[in-house]
Amino acid sequence: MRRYGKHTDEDDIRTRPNRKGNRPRTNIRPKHEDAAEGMVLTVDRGRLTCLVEGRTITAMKARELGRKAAVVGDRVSLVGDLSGQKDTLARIVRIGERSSLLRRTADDDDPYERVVVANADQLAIVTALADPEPRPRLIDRCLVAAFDGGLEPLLVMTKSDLASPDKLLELYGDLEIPYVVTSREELENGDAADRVREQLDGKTTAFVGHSGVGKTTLVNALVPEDLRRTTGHVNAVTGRGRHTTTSALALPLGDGSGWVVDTPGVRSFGLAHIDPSRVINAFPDLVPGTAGCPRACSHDEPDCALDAWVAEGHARQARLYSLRRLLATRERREGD
Ligand SMILES: Nc1nc2c(ncn2[C@@H]2O[C@H](COP(=O)(O)OP(=O)(O)OP(=O)(O)O)[C@@H](O)[C@H]2O)c(=O)[nH]1
Ligand SMILES: [Zn+2]
Repeated sequence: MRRYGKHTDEDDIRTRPNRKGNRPRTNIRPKHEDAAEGMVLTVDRGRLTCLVEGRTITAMKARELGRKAAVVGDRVSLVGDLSGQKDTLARIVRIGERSSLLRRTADDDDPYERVVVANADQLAIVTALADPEPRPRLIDRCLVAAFDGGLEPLLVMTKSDLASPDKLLELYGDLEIPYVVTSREELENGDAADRVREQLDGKTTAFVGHSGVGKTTLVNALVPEDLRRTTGHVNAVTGRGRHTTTSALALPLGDGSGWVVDTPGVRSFGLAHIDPSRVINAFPDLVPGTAGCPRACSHDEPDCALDAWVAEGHARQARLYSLRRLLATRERREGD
């Protein structure tokens, strides 16, 4: 699996200069060597629900972690009361290295970055074929966030009973992204869940989408009944009731076959934090062609070497067009 390089370890590598030249202590014991390992399932106003040895427990971040936030999907080390009993609180003392990180900003001018999910293998971008209308630029933005964060994208197109997927499939064909199309009928007879589940096996998949596309309906069809995100009742995992869709929530697929992470519906997917040089990595067929590019080439400028490389037949024109379309979504436009 790809390691997520740039932003994960900032907090770990900061070391204090040893100004006085003291000799290093010899018998340094790892701190909290008796800590238990867990996974963050959801976060609610500073309280983190974690899965530890099959129990769900409530925890807070230890002060020693400083500003580094633990997010849904994080692998963490916990100490303190790990019983999971009512009114007990454990402490998270360590956040493990992340294999991926899905991030967004509310919009492009908003410097405040929201980490959505850590350690997901896959990003399922859910879009309705109608009601609400598909928004290709929002899909493109989610794709860029997936490529930037080290997640494999999956397109899920819902409500095919209302409109055909042909136009969207044409738009995304050249990106060669796996996709699933589902309808109301297939939701009801179980085919939708089966087909989507095939794409989720053994993976952690974060689901994102505009409000109303049918994301929660689908996630509920995927996970065991007693663990579903509920709107009216108290959730068995988190103990939370209604009005709780402000945070992502990790749910097991059953039989240890993977995890789904439901995220709140988004209106926009800001990309202020994206490093454009990472988007090209999602196009391995084009990467060799960038050898002749000027330094810090945006790959969307006159001197870019990719035009000539593609003209020579090393890769398909449509792929270069797709790359540039994605790079262009980083610029904000009306309606994003
Ligand atoms: N016709 C049709 N309607 C669907 C389908 N899937 C979901 N719906 C309906 O679409 C509406 C929205 O579904 P939700 O699952 O609540 O959508 P969501 O994406 O979770 O929306 P938020 O909770 O706002 O994020 C509901 O009325 C569903 O019954 C489908 O395949 N076909
Ligand atoms: Zn270039």
